[in-house]
Amino acid sequence: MNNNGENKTTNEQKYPVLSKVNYPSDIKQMDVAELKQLCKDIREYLVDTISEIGGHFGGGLGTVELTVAVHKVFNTPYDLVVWDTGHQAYPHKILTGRKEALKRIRKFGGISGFLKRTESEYDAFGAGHATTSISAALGMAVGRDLNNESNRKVIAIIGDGAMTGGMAYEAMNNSGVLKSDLIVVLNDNRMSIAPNVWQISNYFTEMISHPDYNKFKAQIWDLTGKLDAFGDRLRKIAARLESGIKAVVTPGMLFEALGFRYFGPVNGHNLHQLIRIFEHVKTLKGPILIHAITEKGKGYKPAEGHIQRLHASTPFDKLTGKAYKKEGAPPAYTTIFGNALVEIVKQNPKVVGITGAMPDGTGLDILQKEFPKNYFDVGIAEEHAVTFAAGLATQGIIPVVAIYSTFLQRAFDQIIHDVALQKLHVVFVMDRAGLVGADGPTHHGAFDVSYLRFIPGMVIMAPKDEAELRNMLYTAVEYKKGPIALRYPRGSALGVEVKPGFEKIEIGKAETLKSGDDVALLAFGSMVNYAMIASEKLEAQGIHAEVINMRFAKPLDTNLLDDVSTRFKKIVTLEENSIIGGFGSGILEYFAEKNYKNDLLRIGLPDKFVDHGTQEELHKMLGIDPDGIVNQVIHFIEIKKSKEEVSV
Ligand SMILES: Cc1ncc(C[n+]2csc(CCOP(=O)(O)OP(=O)(O)O)c2C)c(N)n1
Ligand SMILES: CC(=O)[C@@H](O)[C@H](O)COP(=O)(O)O
Ligand SMILES: [Mg+2]
Repeated sequence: MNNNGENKTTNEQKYPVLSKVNYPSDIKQMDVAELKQLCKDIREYLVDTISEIGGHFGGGLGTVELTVAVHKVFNTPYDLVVWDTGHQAYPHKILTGRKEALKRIRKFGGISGFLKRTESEYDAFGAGHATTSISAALGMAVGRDLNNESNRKVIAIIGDGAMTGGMAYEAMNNSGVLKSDLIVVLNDNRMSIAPNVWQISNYFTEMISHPDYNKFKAQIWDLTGKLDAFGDRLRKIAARLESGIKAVVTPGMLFEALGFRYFGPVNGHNLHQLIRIFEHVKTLKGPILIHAITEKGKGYKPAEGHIQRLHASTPFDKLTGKAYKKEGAPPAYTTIFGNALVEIVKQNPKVVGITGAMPDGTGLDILQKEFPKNYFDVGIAEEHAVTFAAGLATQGIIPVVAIYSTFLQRAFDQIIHDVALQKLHVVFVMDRAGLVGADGPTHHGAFDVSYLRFIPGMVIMAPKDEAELRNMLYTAVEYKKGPIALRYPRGSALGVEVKPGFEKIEIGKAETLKSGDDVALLAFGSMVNYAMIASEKLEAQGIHAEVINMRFAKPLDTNLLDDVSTRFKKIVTLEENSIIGGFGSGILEYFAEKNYKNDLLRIGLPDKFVDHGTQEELHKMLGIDPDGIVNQVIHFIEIKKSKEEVSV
């Protein structure tokens, strides 16, 4: 692209300043006017690129000035910048050698949608899950101190949504105690993916709109500015005055109490002010918090008017901001779940839904609209969500905790200690179970069967299609004996007929979908459909595979397994979870306990982190799409056959 004269000219016209910028070193000498044009160019480039390929979007539009100011003032990558979550760091990628690569962000073989240490030396810390930045940055700051590199700055940039997670407060508390030099930038756009549920936001609003505060602030800033000209002594007096007043009334009192020096609120789109404040805090000691007020989706009208500020999107029309629709696709599992829950709540008002800041992602937005009192968004606080649910369960409420498989990892101990140990009836609904596609390894739901399976009393189900999903949800809500979980993948369901009403499924009961006598395919959840397709293909090659929809990873249908073990020498397990500790491992353990001597092949996710790409590309790459399954099964049968022949 850059070698092409015509495109180069177009780029220079379209993005006059950005076309000259590839690395932070290119902006060091620029004045504010030029940097402002750079910000305009970055926004334009983001809209042009992401409207074509899709990706995270609104957050990045809001961090453009912050990113430019940080790279202008700080000496990156020597100074360490830690972005929380990472979806808002596209401008950072553009300024750190990945401008062209942005055109393949989140694509198979392209750059990651999040920060990744192996991708760039400018990515000081990898993430994808929220609320990691202050802890990681504090660790870096303390590491720097231990290494005696006192001139290295550490900056964490965290969104207000991420500030609803408890770890932010654990980290701030610890920062206050350790007193290492650390700069935290709070990027406050009052938005998570949905409007943020951060109580502290209300406190800010109250404080900031207090007339006394505004009077004080105007006077202090005015005074501090004037005193700049008079050197150190007067500036120190002003600083003392400032902290005196802060002790009386400022929005930052909360942070000050945790040991941070608070600056703000500042306009996070005012480059001049940001650069000035970063230059200033660079010289200060101890934990600093800069409170920047920004707008998610800033500068792109359709995003500014959008309910979620276009947090993320599939490719969209640049003029309207409307995503291009895939015509004729069956509804997503998420929607099936959301609607089914509403039907269940209609029948039983004791059922409630809980989300950790993902109302739309989980489908609970449907419940929110229909039954707002039965709906709880607790913020990005999965640990709290689970223990909150445990508390509700003690009172006879039936909580349905809808959390993506990957984010439920956050609440591991809460599931064991607060729910399972007390046999509390909490329903865990894990959307995005299996490979999620473009978000990659931070977001793949690769481990939930493994991390839930060994918990005593836990029931784990996975539906083969949307009709079964509805019945499993109903079964889970009616179960009452303790924790029960169901998982299903990201994306469209299969488009099967969905009958009105619900049917209970017997706990631990599998169903045989197709008979065969050469090999048994024991499939779990999303892999049932693939197993059926693979079995047809095997049939065409003269191999008769029996296909069983196992439905439960725990408890296993042991009667069926006993029968299968007698009828088949070769048995294949299929799941979209790590084969380590997953559903197949459960069967392996059962066969070992029973001393069954069948040959078992476990097909599933490998014991490694899987990169990003479409779900189809990743399935193919791993050999777990129907063709891959056919190959694996044939290979398995052949190997076993030839071994048998040798031993005969
Ligand atoms: C532990 C965890 N839970 C949920 C999410 C899903 N998620 C991604 S971004 C986001 C909102 C983040 O809001 P904020 O930090 O304010 O950033 P903004 O998008 O507003 O810039 C959420 C809930 C996540 N990444 N990590
Ligand atoms: C950054 C983040 O964690 C979310 O924005 C996530 O990318 C959403 O993924 P879904 O599109 O699967 O809801
Ligand atoms: Mg936000």
